[in-house]
Amino acid sequence: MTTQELVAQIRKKKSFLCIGLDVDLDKIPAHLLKEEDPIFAFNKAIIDATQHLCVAYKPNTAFYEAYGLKGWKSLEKTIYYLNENYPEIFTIADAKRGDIGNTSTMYAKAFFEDLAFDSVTVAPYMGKDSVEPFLAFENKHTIMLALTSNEGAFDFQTKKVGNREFYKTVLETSKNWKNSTNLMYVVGATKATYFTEIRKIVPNSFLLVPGVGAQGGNLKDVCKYGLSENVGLLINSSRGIIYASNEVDFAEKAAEKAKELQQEMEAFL
Ligand SMILES: O=C(O)c1cc(=O)[nH]c(=O)n1[C@@H]1O[C@H](COP(=O)(O)O)[C@@H](O)[C@H]1O
Repeated sequence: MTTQELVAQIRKKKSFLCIGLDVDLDKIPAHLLKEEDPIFAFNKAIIDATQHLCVAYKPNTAFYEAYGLKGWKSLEKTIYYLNENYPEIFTIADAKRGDIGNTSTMYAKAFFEDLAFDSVTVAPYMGKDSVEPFLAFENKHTIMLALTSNEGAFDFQTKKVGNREFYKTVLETSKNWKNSTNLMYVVGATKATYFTEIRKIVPNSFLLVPGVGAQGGNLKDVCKYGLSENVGLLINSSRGIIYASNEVDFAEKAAEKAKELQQEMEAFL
C-alpha cells in the first residue's frame, strides 16, 4: 500500500486508529475456546465489528509465536482474512526484527512476501545494513523504533551521545539510508511532549504511536504535538479495545471503545 492510499483511507474514515491484535488465550471470552482456532475466531469477530472505525491492524507476533505452529497459523489466517476482505486496511506485523543484512532480507520476505503485510516493525540498534534490506521492498513500510512507550526508553534512547539525545541521532541518520521514504517511526504515546522535537527532524513521516489506553498515554496531547500536514499518525490501542469485555458481547464492546477513539480523532481532522 502506498502512503497516499493510507492517507486517503484516513480522510475517508475520519480515523487514524490502529487496533492491536494482541491475543491472549487467558483473556478472550471462554466460549471461544471451543472453536477450532480460538485466536482466529476472536480476531475475525473483532475485525468485522471494528474495520469501519480504524485504518490499520497490528498483530504483535509474540502473541502468536507463544502458541507455536498453531499460533503462526492463526496469524496467517488473520492476515489472509484482512487482505481478502478489507484490502484497504493497512497491516502491521509487529515483530521488532533487525539483524545482519542477509538475515534481515529473510525477515523482510517472511512478512512482506509470505504473509503479505504492508509493514513490519524493526529495531534500529544494528544500524543501516540491518534496516536497508527491509526498505528495498516497494510499497512496503518499515516502522523503526525511535522513542518507545516503556520506562526503559530512558535507559538509552534519551541519553545524550555527544550533545544530542540518541533517539534524535537515530531519526536523523536513518533519513540518509537508501529508500528512506519507506520508513515510518514508533513513538510512544506516553512521550507526548517529545513530539515537537521529533517533528523538527521528521516533519512528514508517519509515526506509529502505541501506548494509549492500557499504558496511560494521552491521545489529545499526541494529536496536538504530533499531527502533520498529511496527518502522519497511526495511533494504536490493543488491550484497551480488544478486551473491553470477555463476554459474548466482546466484539460489540470493542467497537464501542474503538468508536470513542475514532470520534476523538475526527475532531482533529
Ligand atoms: O512497536 C510497538 O508497537 C510498540 C512500541 C512501543 O514503544 N510500545 C508498545 O507498547 N508497542 C506495542 O504496542 C502494543 C501496545 O499494547 P497496549 O498497551 O495493550 O495498547 C503492544 O503490542 C506493544 O508491544
